[in-house]
Amino acid sequence: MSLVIAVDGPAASGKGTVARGLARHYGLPHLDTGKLYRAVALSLLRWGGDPDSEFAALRAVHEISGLMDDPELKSETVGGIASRISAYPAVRAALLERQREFAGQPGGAVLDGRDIGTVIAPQATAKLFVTAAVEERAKRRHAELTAAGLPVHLEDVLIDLRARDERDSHRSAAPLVMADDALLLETTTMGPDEALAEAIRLVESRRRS
Ligand SMILES: Nc1ncnc2c1ncn2[C@@H]1O[C@H](COP(=O)(O)OP(=O)(O)OP(=O)(O)O)[C@@H](O)[C@H]1O
Ligand SMILES: Nc1ccn([C@@H]2O[C@H](COP(=O)(O)O)[C@@H](O)[C@H]2O)c(=O)n1
Repeated sequence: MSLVIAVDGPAASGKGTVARGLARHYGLPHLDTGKLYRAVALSLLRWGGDPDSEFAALRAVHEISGLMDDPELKSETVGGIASRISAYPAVRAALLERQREFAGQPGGAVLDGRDIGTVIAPQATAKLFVTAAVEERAKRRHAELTAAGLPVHLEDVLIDLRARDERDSHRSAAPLVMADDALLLETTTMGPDEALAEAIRLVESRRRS
């Protein structure tokens, strides 16, 4: 039987870590959909396109092959532009089908992002909304960037995450909202292992119901 797991939540909440752990646990393929938007942003940045132009961003969608594993995808600059261009309906529409196809694979899949439970896979078996206090998320992202050799100030990361939360939650196209039938996973005081164990418990509760 097919098992589709939708994992949504704000930036640096740990949803990717949870989603990868669930994919390993259930032997399912995983898609980090944020990478698609980051790849569009990186393509735009390298080509010198204007992030304020929906037309330019749409052009960049067609230039993302080869960028999906680029180390620069992780940078806060790219994340910030991704959050701006992801508000364009034309960009979202152009990326929709490949995400739906991934979710529709025989056997199922795990996808993480902002609109998986609401738009991409509203039929998902289990939907998790992973979150944590913004200060904790900033600490996690700061540690991650520093370890990756991309030094940043903690205060700047905090400002950036707040701006991204605001944009992602208040845009009109597929805003970040918890789906009505999603289960909340609040990880502020949980480590990655505890968060994954709780995620598995929540998925199992949905599979039984
Ligand atoms: N429960 C946790 N406790 C501490 N650190 C965590 C936890 N979960 C994830 N992390 C770490 O926090 C950082 C961000 O996690 P992750 O990439 O999973 O978040 P995300 O929500 O997918 O981020 P983004 O939306 O920006 O892609 C990573 O360095 C990860 O190892
Ligand atoms: N389903 C999604 C996934 C991501 N976005 C936007 O991309 C930005 C970067 O995503 P990360 O998960 O890698 O941080 C994010 O801020 C969103 O604006 C999206 O709109 N929908």
